Amino acid sequence: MERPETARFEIRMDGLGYEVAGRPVLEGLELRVAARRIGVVGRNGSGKSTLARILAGLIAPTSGQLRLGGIDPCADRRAALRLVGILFQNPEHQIIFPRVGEEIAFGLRQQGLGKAEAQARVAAMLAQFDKRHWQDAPVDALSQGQKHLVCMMAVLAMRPQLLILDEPYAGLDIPTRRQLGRYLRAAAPHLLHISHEPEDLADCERLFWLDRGRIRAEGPAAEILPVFTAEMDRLGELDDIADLAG
Ligand SMILES: Nc1ncnc2c1ncn2[C@@H]1O[C@H](COP(=O)(O)OP(=O)(O)OP(=O)(O)O)[C@@H](O)[C@H]1O
Repeated sequence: MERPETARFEIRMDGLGYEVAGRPVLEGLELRVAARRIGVVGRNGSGKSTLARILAGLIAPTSGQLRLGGIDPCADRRAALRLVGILFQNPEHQIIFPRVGEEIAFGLRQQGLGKAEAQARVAAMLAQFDKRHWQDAPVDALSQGQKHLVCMMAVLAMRPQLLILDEPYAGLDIPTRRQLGRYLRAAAPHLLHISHEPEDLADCERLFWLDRGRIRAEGPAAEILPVFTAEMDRLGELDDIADLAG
């Protein structure tokens, strides 16, 4: 029998919402998507990172339901660790261990791999990126771009079905951004990329525009991005910064 996650992998949200202290951050999200490349675009504070955390099973929605390949990632943490990987904007929010090898091994051990198997997978991942010498290197001594690479290796080693990119290119120079971007695009069967940069999302098959916690529009990137960009240009001309007040 086919395991649920190897069947057609659908992200499904039914009335999904998230509230903090009575204030809605996400509201009534209805979504069905099985595309290989999915984009989420939205302004600062529109709820993108909150959505990423819910998808990765790190926080639970306060209303409605989420299913990834039929699984609730918050209720079934073991399945979530097997299915979903996430890369954050800031590697400092991701890295826990002082040395590169330990950091990459951690997720694998969480997935239930034995010590030897995890070590072999770490060695293979370091070798793939020509970084065998990083095994015992202190993470603190690495540059920001190198820390991003450590996070990427850690998440790729876990072989997720769905890889969530929560603006992981912020603060990277153009070549690093493009090089990591190329790897990441081919890294998992399904990629959900969150960004406020239209350029990052141009080749998404399905794009969701998140606006103040709601889906404002959805469709092919070629259709949604020009409308989003025009709206961002329009807002940029205004002097009102009340949206940043929180
Ligand atoms: N735990 C929390 N406590 C208080 N407010 C929160 C919490 N989580 C999210 N919020 C608020 O919800 C809103 C959406 O935040 P979120 O980080 O999801 O937005 P975002 O679209 O990722 O923003 P950015 O592009 O700036 O990273 C913000 O106003 C934020 O302050």
